[in-house]
Amino acid sequence: MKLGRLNHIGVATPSIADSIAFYRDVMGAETVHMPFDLPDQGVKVCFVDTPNTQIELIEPLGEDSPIHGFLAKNPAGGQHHLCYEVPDIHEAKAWFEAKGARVLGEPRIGAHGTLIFFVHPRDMGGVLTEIMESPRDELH
Ligand SMILES: CC[C@H](C(=O)O)C(=O)SCCNC(=O)CCNC(=O)[C@H](O)C(C)(C)COP(=O)(O)OP(=O)(O)OC[C@H]1O[C@@H](n2cnc3c(N)ncnc32)[C@H](O)[C@@H]1OP(=O)(O)O
Ligand SMILES: [Co+2]
Repeated sequence: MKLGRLNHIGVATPSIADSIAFYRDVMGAETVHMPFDLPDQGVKVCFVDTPNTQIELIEPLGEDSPIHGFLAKNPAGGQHHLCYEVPDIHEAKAWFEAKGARVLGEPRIGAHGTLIFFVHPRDMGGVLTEIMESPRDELH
């Protein structure tokens, strides 16, 4: 597997509204996309464009949100995960499994509408890592 583009940096927040104001007014973000809910993934999501990647703001959605634990430990929020693109999500899953890393669940549709999976932070140098199938229109 080849290390692909950094698609986004996931930032957990207790309030997407407050974080939007921060990225717009303090960080000077020019493009803040409309927030949307991903009930299957237990998060509300808002993408903030930077020149070379995106910030993915995530707020818990529902009782079973996977980020409740993170926010209990980090009440003000914080850097949550990194997401890299790959051309073939199934090949990438087999790659990480062959390396003995814990892939968390089966590939499922993520916030960009392509298949994603996560690899446990304990097997990734402490970094919760999301692997995302490159959007079809970006594959050359
Ligand atoms: C998919 C939609 C969208 C997209 O981009 O398409 C998203 O990115 S949604 C993002 C939210 N969804 C997820 O994060 C799903 C995958 N995450 C999980 O399954 C859990 O968060 C998990 C298993 C990584 C951790 O679960 P939990 O926090 O409940 O468990 P623990 O508290 O026991 O943590 C175990 C161990 O991991 C450390 N940890 C937890 N979260 C992180 C993190 N974000 N970054 C780094 N390390 C993390 C935690 O400190 C524990 O470490 P230990 O040494 O055992 O104390
Ligand atoms: Co993500």
